[in-house]
Amino acid sequence: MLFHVRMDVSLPHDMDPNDRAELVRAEKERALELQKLGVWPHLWRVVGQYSDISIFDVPSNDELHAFLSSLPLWEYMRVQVTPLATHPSDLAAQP
Ligand SMILES: O=C(O)CC1=CCC(=O)O1
Repeated sequence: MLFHVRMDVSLPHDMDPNDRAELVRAEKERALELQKLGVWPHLWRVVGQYSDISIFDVPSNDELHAFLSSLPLWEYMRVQVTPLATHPSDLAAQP
């Protein structure tokens, strides 16, 4: 199942810079891990915002939730999920 996921990150302004750097490092490590597993095939930055837009490819809603909530920045993100279905006019879906 494919999901469009938008993550808006909001870190506290008074967060210790070392704690912030460690969180961002750990987030990147986990993101690369999930990409290598094939469950996170696309990841883009939203221009001008501390936000990203991704495509996740996972078997179920529950597994998507487990992957998203495993992210180190989870408690600092607002996450919007849109489940995707095949469009009948998609060239790739033509017989
Ligand atoms: O920087 C972000 O948008 C949050 C994030 C998601 C994966 C990652 O490495 O950083």
